[in-house]
Amino acid sequence: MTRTPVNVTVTGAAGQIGYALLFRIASGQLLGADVPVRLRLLEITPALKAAEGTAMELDDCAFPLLQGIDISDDPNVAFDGANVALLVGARPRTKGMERGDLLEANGGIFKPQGKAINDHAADDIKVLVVGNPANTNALIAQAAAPDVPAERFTAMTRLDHNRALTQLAKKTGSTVADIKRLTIWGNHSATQYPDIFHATVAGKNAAEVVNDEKWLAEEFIPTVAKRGAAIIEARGASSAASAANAAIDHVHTWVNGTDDGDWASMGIPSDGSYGVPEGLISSFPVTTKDGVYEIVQGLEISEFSRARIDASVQELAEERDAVRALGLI
Ligand SMILES: NC(=O)c1ccc[n+]([C@@H]2O[C@H](COP(=O)([O-])OP(=O)(O)OC[C@H]3O[C@@H](n4cnc5c(N)ncnc54)[C@H](O)[C@@H]3O)[C@@H](O)[C@H]2O)c1
Ligand SMILES: O=C(O)C[C@H](O)C(=O)O
Repeated sequence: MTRTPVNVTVTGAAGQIGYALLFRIASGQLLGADVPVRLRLLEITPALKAAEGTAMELDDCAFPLLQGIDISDDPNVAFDGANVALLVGARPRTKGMERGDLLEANGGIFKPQGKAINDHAADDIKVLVVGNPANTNALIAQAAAPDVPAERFTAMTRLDHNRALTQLAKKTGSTVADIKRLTIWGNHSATQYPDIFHATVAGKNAAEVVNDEKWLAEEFIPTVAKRGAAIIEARGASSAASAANAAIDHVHTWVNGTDDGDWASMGIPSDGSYGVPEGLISSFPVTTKDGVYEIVQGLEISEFSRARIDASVQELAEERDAVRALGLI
């Protein structure tokens, strides 16, 4: 039986994450080994030629699942009929740029893209925002798309989740496959809170296995939260392959479901759970099934965790207030 291809729009397609992402989507790793895809690449006009070069290489891979590639500098074209949208392209922070300037510059990208998604995407559109500041960019895009259910706009904290898995595995002498139910709460920023109190290592409570609050507070949390900056320092460029890998994981989990007894972290519009103000796009523990995610409910939040979740949520509220003051939402 031939399936209708799924339209996957990728913005910033000529950038470094784009280069690490597109070949994996085309090979079936995003949606499944039996799901044909059509790629829609969005780039700014000066980068169209580079995007064409990447498309030539995609052609040269002869991926059996790749049913076509369209390239455009017009969001209305690139999001037309999109079923999945990966918003990667963003305005990076440059020297001397204040946070407000960064939010404003990104508003100029994510507001029109949200509107184009609203007007042209398929009814089942699922959006992942990777471009930083990812949570607030997702909020801007979502606010510009009133006809799309708000929960379809998500922000990427899966890279933080994956980073935390590896740090915990190293500390406990286990493998990442032994670890379940880890959570990233809050913003994809240095205020994020990687929480191991509900996690398990080979079936045992992770915090009890670690039994070292000093390591947790002074090593684990800062290492995970500042890993993006450490990669930039080491590579001279921000994470690309690991970011692309996390984007694949995020969408694959959303579409294909979480494993029994496990959950994932996703930046999603809050429904007020765990005291996170409704509407903020904040990271939560989620289970997914049949393309729908649900926040894991009923977790006990200790004082240690509460203070850290609140601090990150406070930062998200400040970002929301800043973009509101700029008229972006
Ligand atoms: N959420 C995360 O975990 C995470 C991790 C790593 C990187 N990031 C962020 O992802 C973003 C992309 O990173 P990168 O390394 O690929 O950057 P990059 O600079 O290599 O590529 C960005 C691309 O986006 C394009 N672009 C800019 N404005 C655009 C627009 N309006 N429409 C379409 N394309 C546009 C640029 O031309 C460029 O090709 C950055 O904001 C980075 O900070 C997020
Ligand atoms: O691009 C960055 O600022 C860092 C990135 O978000 C990361 O977590 O690697």
